[in-house]
Amino acid sequence: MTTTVFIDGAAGTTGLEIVGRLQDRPEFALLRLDDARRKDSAARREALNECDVAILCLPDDAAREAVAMIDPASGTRVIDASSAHRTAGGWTYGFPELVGRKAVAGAERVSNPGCYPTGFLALVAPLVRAGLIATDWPYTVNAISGVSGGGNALIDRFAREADIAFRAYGLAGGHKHLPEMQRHAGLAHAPVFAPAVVPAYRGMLVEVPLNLPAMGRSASPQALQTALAEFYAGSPIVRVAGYPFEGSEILLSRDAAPWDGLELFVFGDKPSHVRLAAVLDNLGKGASGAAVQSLNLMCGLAETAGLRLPT
Ligand SMILES: NC(=O)C1=CN([C@@H]2O[C@H](COP(=O)(O)OP(=O)(O)OC[C@H]3O[C@@H](n4cnc5c(N)ncnc54)[C@H](OP(=O)(O)O)[C@@H]3O)[C@@H](O)[C@H]2O)C=CC1
Ligand SMILES: CC(=O)N[C@@H](CCC(=O)OP(=O)(O)O)C(=O)O
Repeated sequence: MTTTVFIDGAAGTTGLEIVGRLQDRPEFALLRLDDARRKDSAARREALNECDVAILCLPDDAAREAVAMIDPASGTRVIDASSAHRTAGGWTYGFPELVGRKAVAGAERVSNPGCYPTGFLALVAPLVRAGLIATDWPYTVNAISGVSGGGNALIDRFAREADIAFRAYGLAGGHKHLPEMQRHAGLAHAPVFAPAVVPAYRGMLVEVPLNLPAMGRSASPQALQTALAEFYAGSPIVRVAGYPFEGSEILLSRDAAPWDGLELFVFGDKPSHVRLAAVLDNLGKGASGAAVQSLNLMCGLAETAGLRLPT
């Protein structure tokens, strides 16, 4: 059976990468709107109600508007790549490794996780669930993204301002990813978040430094690595590096190829000095790859079908 998919926002950074992962797959037929009609409300409404699955790759307000255009009787299932519904009732958080593959497979409305929260939650949620780290601790998150993380607007800015080596942002606080990080890790406080952009097209490093005795915990860095490795055992997408880490310290490269995996690391030599780190492609497991993973599960297909993973 062929599933008809409409990508609303298919001309944008995330949308184009989803098109690239689906266009040669016979299980899917892509409903397309040409350039003249891609922002036309009537044309979008028709496509949103005609398709089997709508994938929204839009700014938050446009994503909310798209959901409102869908007649519940149409049977259209939705994957929303925006941050509009990530803590909303009635939506399944599209992180199959954390919420369960069955929950995503059976969902009508799936909210695709944010790029930074994907790294943060992959590290923190399993350790919180295991009781190895605290729920009531004020976590900090230091993170670096490639420019595509900010969509076309940021890609254009870096193209214009050739001298940017490191752009810190979110300096006033209140980043849109905080509620999602807090909610899905089950934390008492939103983390303190320090994001930055570097002049690479894609790629993301998310770090969570920990002082375990200060939070009343005593696990060794090795024990954290073992807990993460057990949690993700059998995942074809999430890999946990060995401890102690003996690989290269070059965690991101400037011209990385698209990649839908997620690699987790535990660094540090004692419980008072642990650095958890996640490396991913903001457009892969951080956006388009995750959307395709959820789409596969919703259609009863292998979760890695069409994903960019090393063979
Ligand atoms: N880039 C990333 O790494 C990630 C992005 N996301 C999320 O994905 C969503 C899309 O982001 P991204 O692809 O980066 O952004 P882009 O700006 O690159 O793309 C957004 C697309 O949506 C189109 N669009 C805007 N408003 C409307 C509308 N009313 N109707 C139809 N199309 C519209 C834009 O068209 P036009 O340019 O003509 O305005 C553009 O083609 C955002 O919500 C973002 O938060 C999630 C995770 C990671
Ligand atoms: C580099 C950069 O600007 N990144 C964006 C996050 C990516 C995004 O907009 O999408 P998601 O919220 O869906 O992950 C930001 O910090 O707002």
